[in-house]
Amino acid sequence: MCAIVIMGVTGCGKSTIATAVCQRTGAYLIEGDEFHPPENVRKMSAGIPLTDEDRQGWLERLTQEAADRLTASEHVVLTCSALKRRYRDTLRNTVPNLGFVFLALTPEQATERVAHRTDHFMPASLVASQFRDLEVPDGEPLVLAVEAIKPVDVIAEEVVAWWGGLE
Ligand SMILES: Nc1ncnc2c1ncn2[C@@H]1O[C@H](COP(=O)(O)OP(=O)(O)O)[C@@H](O)[C@H]1O
Ligand SMILES: O=C(O)[C@H](O)[C@@H](O)[C@H](O)[C@H](O)COP(=O)(O)O
Repeated sequence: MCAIVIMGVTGCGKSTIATAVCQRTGAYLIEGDEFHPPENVRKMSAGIPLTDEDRQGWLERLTQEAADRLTASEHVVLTCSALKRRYRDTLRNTVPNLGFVFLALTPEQATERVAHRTDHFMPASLVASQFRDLEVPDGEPLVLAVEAIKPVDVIAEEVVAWWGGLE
């Protein structure tokens, strides 16, 4: 399995864990936030949740980027909230055997993290809508669920071991 997605609500640690996994594995990092069109970033910055329609083009661009990178036979780690089953299926349909690491935490924990982050457009007021949209990936194939409040190194090692075991 050459690609995994680090998924979950805003503030769960996607970028942090993906970076740590890439440092350990040499995998190529695709940062999902960088593929939002400016309108999406404007909406989120203004505290307006994205709709399915807002996310469609973003997911398509991300999926294409992952597929393109894999053509060069690189190992890829993708950060993407991938909150709903259908979003994950959009990714799976183009990237076969795609693994998902779900970083689980409570709304309170996510709010605390987002409120303290200074270098990001996402306001803490959007945490509630992220949890409303979240469909937990229970029972889906190739999913590792991890407690997002564990130390970064511990989570990263767990992910690397799980990923390595699948190949
Ligand atoms: N396992 C962790 N333990 C403690 N703090 C963390 C952990 N993972 C992430 N953080 C911190 O939480 C905040 C949100 O993490 P980030 O990686 O930006 O999340 P996301 O990409 O999912 O929005 C950052 O300030 C980050 O340093
Ligand atoms: O689908 C969405 O509503 C967005 O992708 C959202 O889930 C994502 O969380 C933001 O882009 C903020 O970025 P962070 O998750 O990195 O805070």
